[in-house]
Amino acid sequence: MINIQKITCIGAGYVGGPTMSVIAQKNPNVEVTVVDLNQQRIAAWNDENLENLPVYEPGLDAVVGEARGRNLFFSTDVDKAIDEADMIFISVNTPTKTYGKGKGQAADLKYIELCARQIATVAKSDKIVVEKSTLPVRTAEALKSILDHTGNGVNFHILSNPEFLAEGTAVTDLHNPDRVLIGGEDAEAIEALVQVYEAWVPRERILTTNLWSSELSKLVANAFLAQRVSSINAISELCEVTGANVDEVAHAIGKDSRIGSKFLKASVGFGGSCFQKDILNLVYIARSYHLNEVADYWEQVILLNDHQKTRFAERIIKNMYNTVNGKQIAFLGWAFKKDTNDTRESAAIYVADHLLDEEANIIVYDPKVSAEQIYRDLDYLGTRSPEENRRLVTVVSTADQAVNGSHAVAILTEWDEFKHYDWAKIKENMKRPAFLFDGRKLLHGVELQKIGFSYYAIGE
Ligand SMILES: NC(=O)C1=CN([C@@H]2O[C@H](COP(=O)(O)OP(=O)(O)OC[C@H]3O[C@@H](n4cnc5c(N)ncnc54)[C@H](O)[C@@H]3O)[C@@H](O)[C@H]2O)C=CC1
Ligand SMILES: O=C(O)[C@H]1O[C@H](OP(=O)(O)OP(=O)(O)OC[C@H]2O[C@@H](n3ccc(=O)[nH]c3=O)[C@H](O)[C@@H]2O)[C@H](O)[C@@H](O)[C@@H]1O
Repeated sequence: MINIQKITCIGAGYVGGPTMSVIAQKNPNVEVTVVDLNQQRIAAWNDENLENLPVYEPGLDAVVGEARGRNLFFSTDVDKAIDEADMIFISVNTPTKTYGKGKGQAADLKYIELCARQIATVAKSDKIVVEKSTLPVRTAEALKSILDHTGNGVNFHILSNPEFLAEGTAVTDLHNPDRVLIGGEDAEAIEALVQVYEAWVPRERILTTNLWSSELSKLVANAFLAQRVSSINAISELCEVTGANVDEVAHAIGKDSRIGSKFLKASVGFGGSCFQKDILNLVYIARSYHLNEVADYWEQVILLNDHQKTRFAERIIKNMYNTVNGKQIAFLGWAFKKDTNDTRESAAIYVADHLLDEEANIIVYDPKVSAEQIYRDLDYLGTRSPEENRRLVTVVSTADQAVNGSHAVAILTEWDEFKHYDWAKIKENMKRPAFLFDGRKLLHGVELQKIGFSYYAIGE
């Protein structure tokens, strides 16, 4: 039996940080070290003030507070951590390729390969290498090839252990997962990882499969989830023209236990670092095997999502008399969903970009996202100069500052606090007619109309 005493995780991001914190919390006898090349990120993980952790997740501060310094460590010394570990998780980013073959679709595996090469160079004793990052099916083959060609006599076992946590609920998802998935070929290595999870996850929820099923299941899980959002979003457009209400439709169909009620909330479009990236990757893989119908089918999930973001922006423009030039539009929310400071692929970025093309003035308030991040997101698109983005977009630290004097309010993220605002008072301080575009169908339309808002929600 392989007894795991030291775990290293390469990559201290949204997955590596929370996942390893919980593993350390639940396995006090295992020493867990999370390493990253990004010194600033590691410094933030080590910050005495737990409010400054680089990832905002409800409950994470308590977990880190319990384990850090006891058996949880954050460091930039990657070589030392590799050398000492029995088990190494690779949890680095795997973004969509922005160059060369597969540009715009395939996963960029350069960070994964760098990790494999570093492990191969540094390791002097046998290691279990765990793919935690989301990877194309059959990546373990490439990893194995790199690791096995070191010639230093070290044995490597590769496991696939994809992560299913969602941001904003990472700690509860990790504490109470629907399932943990472990793919591998070597029974002893699989059992070693099962034992780490068995410290808190019931055995029947730990699924073991072959490597390829595990790698592929992760892409498929995200594709199915995103497909549900695109399906209900497609119906939201139909609701808007027929007088049906998308929440009522979602409720009615969700009562069918074969369909289920979760993940049927219509929105301005899904965001986040993974749905789009993973579906694009799935599409790329299908096409590379010449499965064009399969590829087209899944690609439609992305096309519909792009359409949803575009049509939300266009609905704003159309209802504001076909021009937003010089008008002040308050954005409530910038994060891709509530309870996270993550803005990757957030619908807000694309809606803003569309409105800025029409010379709108946007004032953004998000409870957790910094002004620097918002400007970085817009600058990254490269649509206009950084100076122009700063001229047209203002970021403020209270909702009042955003809405006062605005022509319109647009809700982009479903933060709970927006539900509890005094909307009658907000309307008093806005220009007339006061427009409210609810991209999350978060508020009570009838009440807002009574207050006097011109209220438009996704799907009604
Ligand atoms: N964000 C999420 O909610 C989820 C993400 N995933 C997957 O997990 C993986 C990681 O995602 P995130 O944590 O969101 O990414 P992230 O970008 O937040 O973190 C990745 C970290 O890896 C570090 N890194 C890259 N190369 C390195 C190297 N050679 N040595 C040391 N550090 C290195 C980067 O500096 C960065 O801090 C991706 O494959 C993603 O698809 C899976 C489930 C959920
Ligand atoms: O691989 C990943 O990165 C993760 O991707 C998603 O998690 P995440 O992106 O953090 O958040 P979700 O709750 O899935 O939301 C994704 C997007 O869909 C939107 N959404 C979600 C649900 C819904 O009913 N409607 C809807 O518009 C959200 O607002 C958000 O923009 C999956 O839920 C996780 O299981 C997975 O591990």
